[in-house]
Amino acid sequence: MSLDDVRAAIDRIDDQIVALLAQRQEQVRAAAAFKADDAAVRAPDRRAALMARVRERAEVEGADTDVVAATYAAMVDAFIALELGEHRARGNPA
Ligand SMILES: C=C(O[C@@H]1C=C(C(=O)O)C=C[C@H]1O)C(=O)O
Repeated sequence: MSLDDVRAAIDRIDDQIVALLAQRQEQVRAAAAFKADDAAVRAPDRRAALMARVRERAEVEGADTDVVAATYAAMVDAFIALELGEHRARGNPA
Protein backbone atom coordinates (compact mmCIF):
# COMPACT_ATOMS: atom_id res chain seq x y z
CA MET A 1 0.00 0.00 0.00
CA SER A 2 1.41 3.41 -1.02
CA LEU A 3 1.19 6.77 0.76
CA ASP A 4 -1.39 7.83 -1.84
CA ASP A 5 -3.48 4.76 -0.98
CA VAL A 6 -3.31 5.58 2.72
CA ARG A 7 -4.28 9.21 2.05
CA ALA A 8 -7.18 8.10 -0.12
CA ALA A 9 -8.36 5.90 2.76
CA ILE A 10 -8.06 8.87 5.16
CA ASP A 11 -10.07 11.02 2.72
CA ARG A 12 -12.83 8.42 2.66
CA ILE A 13 -12.90 8.33 6.47
CA ASP A 14 -13.02 12.14 6.55
CA ASP A 15 -16.01 12.11 4.20
CA GLN A 16 -17.83 9.93 6.73
CA ILE A 17 -16.76 12.09 9.68
CA VAL A 18 -17.97 15.29 8.00
CA ALA A 19 -21.30 13.65 7.10
CA LEU A 20 -21.67 12.58 10.74
CA LEU A 21 -20.77 16.10 11.89
CA ALA A 22 -23.60 17.45 9.74
CA GLN A 23 -26.00 15.00 11.44
CA ARG A 24 -24.62 15.93 14.84
CA GLN A 25 -25.08 19.63 14.08
CA GLU A 26 -28.77 19.03 13.40
CA GLN A 27 -29.17 17.36 16.80
CA VAL A 28 -27.23 20.10 18.59
CA ARG A 29 -29.60 22.61 16.97
CA ALA A 30 -32.58 20.55 18.15
CA ALA A 31 -31.16 20.58 21.70
CA ALA A 32 -30.61 24.33 21.52
CA ALA A 33 -34.29 24.87 20.78
CA PHE A 34 -35.07 23.64 24.31
CA LYS A 35 -32.73 26.19 25.91
CA ALA A 36 -33.52 29.68 27.16
CA ASP A 37 -30.14 31.22 28.05
CA ASP A 38 -26.35 30.94 27.68
CA ALA A 39 -25.91 28.76 30.76
CA ALA A 40 -28.37 26.24 29.37
CA VAL A 41 -26.65 26.34 25.99
CA ARG A 42 -23.25 25.66 27.57
CA ALA A 43 -24.68 22.84 29.76
CA PRO A 44 -21.34 22.17 31.50
CA ASP A 45 -22.62 19.06 33.33
CA ARG A 46 -23.70 17.49 30.04
CA ARG A 47 -20.37 18.48 28.45
CA ALA A 48 -18.43 16.84 31.29
CA ALA A 49 -20.52 13.65 31.14
CA LEU A 50 -20.11 13.49 27.36
CA MET A 51 -16.33 13.93 27.64
CA ALA A 52 -16.11 11.11 30.19
CA ARG A 53 -18.25 8.87 27.99
CA VAL A 54 -16.21 9.40 24.83
CA ARG A 55 -12.99 8.70 26.74
CA GLU A 56 -14.48 5.33 27.72
CA ARG A 57 -15.58 4.71 24.14
CA ALA A 58 -12.07 5.57 22.92
CA GLU A 59 -10.62 2.89 25.19
CA VAL A 60 -13.14 0.31 23.97
CA GLU A 61 -12.38 1.18 20.33
CA GLY A 62 -8.59 1.22 20.81
CA ALA A 63 -8.31 4.92 19.99
CA ASP A 64 -5.88 7.23 21.76
CA THR A 65 -7.92 8.72 24.63
CA ASP A 66 -6.04 12.05 24.59
CA VAL A 67 -6.57 12.50 20.84
CA VAL A 68 -10.27 11.67 21.19
CA ALA A 69 -10.68 13.97 24.20
CA ALA A 70 -8.90 16.87 22.48
CA THR A 71 -10.94 16.35 19.31
CA TYR A 72 -14.21 16.26 21.25
CA ALA A 73 -13.33 19.28 23.39
CA ALA A 74 -12.68 21.34 20.25
CA MET A 75 -15.80 20.01 18.52
CA VAL A 76 -18.20 20.55 21.44
CA ASP A 77 -16.82 24.03 22.08
CA ALA A 78 -17.33 24.88 18.40
CA PHE A 79 -20.93 23.63 18.58
CA ILE A 80 -21.52 25.66 21.76
CA ALA A 81 -20.23 28.75 19.93
CA LEU A 82 -22.60 27.99 17.02
CA GLU A 83 -25.53 27.55 19.43
CA LEU A 84 -24.70 30.76 21.30
CA GLY A 85 -24.59 32.69 18.04
CA GLU A 86 -27.96 31.33 16.98
CA HIS A 87 -29.47 32.12 20.39
CA ARG A 88 -28.25 35.70 20.10
CA ALA A 89 -29.63 35.95 16.57
CA ARG A 90 -33.03 34.87 17.91
CA GLY A 91 -32.83 37.60 20.54
CA ASN A 92 -32.64 35.21 23.50
CA PRO A 93 -31.11 36.59 26.72
CA ALA A 94 -27.52 35.83 27.76
C1 LIG B 1 -26.04 19.90 22.58
C2 LIG B 1 -26.05 20.33 23.85
O1 LIG B 1 -25.47 21.54 24.24
C3 LIG B 1 -24.07 21.79 24.29
C4 LIG B 1 -23.33 21.08 23.23
C5 LIG B 1 -23.00 19.77 23.43
C6 LIG B 1 -22.54 18.91 22.30
O2 LIG B 1 -22.05 19.42 21.28
O3 LIG B 1 -22.71 17.68 22.44
C7 LIG B 1 -23.10 19.20 24.71
C8 LIG B 1 -23.45 19.94 25.80
C9 LIG B 1 -23.61 21.40 25.68
O4 LIG B 1 -22.39 22.00 26.02
C10 LIG B 1 -26.77 19.59 24.89
O5 LIG B 1 -27.02 20.16 25.96
O6 LIG B 1 -27.10 18.42 24.66
